[in-house]
Amino acid sequence: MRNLQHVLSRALASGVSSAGAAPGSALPRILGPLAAWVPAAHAVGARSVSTLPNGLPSSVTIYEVGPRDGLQNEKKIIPTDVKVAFIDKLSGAGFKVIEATSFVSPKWVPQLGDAAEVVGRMRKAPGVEYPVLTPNMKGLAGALASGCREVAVFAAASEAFSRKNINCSVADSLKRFEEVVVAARKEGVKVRGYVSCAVGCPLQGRVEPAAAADVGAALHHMGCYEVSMADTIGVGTPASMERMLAATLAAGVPAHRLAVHCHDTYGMAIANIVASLRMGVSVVDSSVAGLGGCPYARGATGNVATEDVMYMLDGYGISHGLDWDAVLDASAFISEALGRPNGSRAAKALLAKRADAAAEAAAAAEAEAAAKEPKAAQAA
Ligand SMILES: CC(C)(COP(=O)([O-])OP(=O)([O-])OC[C@H]1O[C@@H](n2cnc3c(N)ncnc32)[C@H](O)[C@@H]1OP(=O)([O-])[O-])[C@@H](O)C(=O)NCCC(=O)NCCSC(=O)C[C@@](C)(O)CC(=O)[O-]
Repeated sequence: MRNLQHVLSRALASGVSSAGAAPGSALPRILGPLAAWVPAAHAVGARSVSTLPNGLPSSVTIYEVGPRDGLQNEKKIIPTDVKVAFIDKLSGAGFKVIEATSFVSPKWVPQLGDAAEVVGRMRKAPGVEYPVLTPNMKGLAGALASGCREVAVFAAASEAFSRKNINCSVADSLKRFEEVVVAARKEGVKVRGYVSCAVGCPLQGRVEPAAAADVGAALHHMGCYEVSMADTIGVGTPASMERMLAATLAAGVPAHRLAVHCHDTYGMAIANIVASLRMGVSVVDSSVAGLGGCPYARGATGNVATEDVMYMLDGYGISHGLDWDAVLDASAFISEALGRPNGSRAAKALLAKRADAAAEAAAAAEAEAAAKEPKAAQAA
């Protein structure tokens, strides 16, 4: 597939188009639908993403889900103050999008029962969007009353997961979401769509690429500005992600309208993201400190850690616009507040380095002060 993409990229880059092809040529017909696979320059909302010589996007938007996906499964109720402080720290780190909370039933997710308070108290930094999850019209009403300007609906590619998570069939959920999307857009509010269990389900097992693609296409066509394909329990591999994304692209969702949402249960998340970037995706969901999990899958780990994604992007020279120090501060803060080790390997390594550098600087400052002391005493 990568070779095919490369050939198509070159063909498109060298100007093969419906205008430039020989009369009667089959190329435009063939290239038209396949062009969606090609990571050539494309628009993401208002911004345009160009491509590096290696076929990867030159910049990636990290969609931070820590305050919502990361915290929704915590056993202990996290104080609202901690949630607000966490979001405020993230707001200063350069994120363009921070998913803040969910307006879902507190009977189903008690951990986020303080959604209105969180949204009311958090700092809204200019240029940052703070989407919230809304499973139905009641959720949308709460979000709008709190002043939210972006919401997200979440369907599943698995029937069993849909019933367990939102208490209705996939078809019924899509009807419900369409109502939410129409009403939100009428208010000028952007709606994102999620497809959970896009490559595997904790209850049903294997999920066919076509099932994920159909739900993704339904969300796209009902007006979601972006559809995030989620490996909810982290069972995907680059091969299964590629198959799922190829099916979704073929179903009519263009690459610039797609995001990926990977959990890291089997340690494949970074590889899965790289595979997705190669297919033209340039929006990646992640959670600072690798927060999160899935209540329906024993042993499932959190979202891919934002810091691990940043480290990978830096390695490729792909810009992400985030401030490492500020992200590490937020990461250390929330790990300490939750009383658990940091779930990001990159953050662990970099925080240890930072602590060593701080200790060295403190020791050097102490030595310098001690060296000055006798002179000061002599002078006196
Ligand atoms: C969809 C429902 C509401 C259906 O739940 P239901 O029980 O079928 O709904 P209902 O309409 O019968 O309402 C039951 C009660 O909840 C109330 N209620 C109803 N809706 C709301 C609301 N919006 N806000 C506040 N309250 C609400 C409603 O008023 C009623 O209260 P009562 O009359 O009993 O006092 C429920 O199943 C639910 O809230 N589910 C949310 C589950 C959830 O948040 N899961 C995690 C997010 S999805 C996810 O993590 C995947 C994702 C996105 O991260 C990607 C990935 O990794 O895969």
